[in-house]
Amino acid sequence: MAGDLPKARAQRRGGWLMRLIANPGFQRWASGFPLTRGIARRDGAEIFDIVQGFVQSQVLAALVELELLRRLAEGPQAAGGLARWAGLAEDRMTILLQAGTALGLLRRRRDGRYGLARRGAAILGVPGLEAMIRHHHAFYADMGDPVALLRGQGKTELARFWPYVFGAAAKAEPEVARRYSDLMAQSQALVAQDVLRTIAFKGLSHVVDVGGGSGAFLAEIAVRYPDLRLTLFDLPEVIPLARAGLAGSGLEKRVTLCPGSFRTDPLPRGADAITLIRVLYDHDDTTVAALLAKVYGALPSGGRLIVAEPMSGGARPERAGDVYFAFYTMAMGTGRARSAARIAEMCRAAGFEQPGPPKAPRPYVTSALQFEKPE
Ligand SMILES: CC(C)=CCC/C(C)=C/CC/C(C)=C/C=C/C(C)=C/C=C/C=C(C)/C=C/C=C(C)/C=C/C=C(C)/C=C/CC(C)(C)O
Ligand SMILES: C[S@@+](CC[C@H](N)C(=O)[O-])C[C@H]1O[C@@H](n2cnc3c(N)ncnc32)[C@H](O)[C@@H]1O
Repeated sequence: MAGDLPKARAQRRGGWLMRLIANPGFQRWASGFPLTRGIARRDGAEIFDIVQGFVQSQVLAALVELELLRRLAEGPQAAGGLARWAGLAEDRMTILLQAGTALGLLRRRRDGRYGLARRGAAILGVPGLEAMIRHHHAFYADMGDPVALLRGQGKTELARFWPYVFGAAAKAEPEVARRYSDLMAQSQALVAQDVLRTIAFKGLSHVVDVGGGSGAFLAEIAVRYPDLRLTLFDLPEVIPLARAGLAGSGLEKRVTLCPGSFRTDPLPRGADAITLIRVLYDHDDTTVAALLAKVYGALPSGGRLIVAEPMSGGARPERAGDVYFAFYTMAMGTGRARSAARIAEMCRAAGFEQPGPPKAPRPYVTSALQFEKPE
């Protein structure tokens, strides 16, 4: 109780300060006073960046959609030539190129031609990133009315998107299904890199990847750990994608493909580690609790569970997990971005112990957690 007094005083002081900062007269004064001017300008610029965030990402979408980054990778070009190539008026193309330059993706040369800047070039090298940016049209439509999204009003585009890709489109439009399952596979390569950088699979003999998709994660593990036995478990309709993904990699015999649903079927036994890569955040708490209990049952004592996906910062919200992935999973309507603490709590409830802290070299790609079934 005594500790509550300073807290209440701090809260009152905080409230008073925030009211002062929200006062236009104070803002005018602070923007001119030498000791506060810098903070006021920085805050203004950062607020403006949040205000215009959607325009920035749509500029990037146009650069990708028009394949301008790829075109400029061949060398610097003049706005006129690019405009003719893309079928735009030259003045509009110049606006786009200037915007790309202002965002640090392009570089304007002294002779007035435009080329790639380092970050523009880096985008081309990130597996699946252009496809990811293209597929944002569905997410963008859902973010068009964020309050309706928060209220859960109406069917969202993203709720239709993935089930359509792996369901109806797989039969009616195999090209659409292939393009987006490629997207998942390509983006999985980044996730696999970060998991392998942070978690050692040394000493393990058999890993089962539950919800392993097209097998890109197991393919990465296979290269680093040539003696490891590997099993991929996923829905029956996804297994052909995994078979196609592994075809020609020389891993067809090494990876056992196991069709089934973790909702209704038993998980493969005999592994000393089970991985759940970008699986939990697709599902609600009830499904996750049941899945974790199944994983626990399938592992021997001392067996390991590895969970990797983008996570909320929990008590310390962070941009990737608490903005992008929180709204993405909300728009999908089936899951949620959880914090490492929440996932750990759910794993402990299933019986696991958590030997190590979460690892996240790039939280916008993934965070990784490791748990152990007690001896
Ligand atoms: C040699 C000299 C002189 C200089 C060199 C200078 C130098 C060191 C330059 C370094 C340049 C460099 C190598 C840069 C590298 C940049 C990289 C690797 C950037 C990576 C960026 C990755 C991003 C932005 C990833 C974004 C991922 C997203 C948006 C993923 C979304 C995933 C979704 C929506 C998943 C959905 C799945 C579902 C359906 C929810 O289950
Ligand atoms: C977001 S994807 C992740 C795929 C892969 N692990 C990755 O990181 O790219 C989720 C995966 O879980 C699989 N999945 C969803 N529900 C499942 C279920 N009931 N049983 C087995 N797998 C399931 C999906 O088919 C999909 O491959």
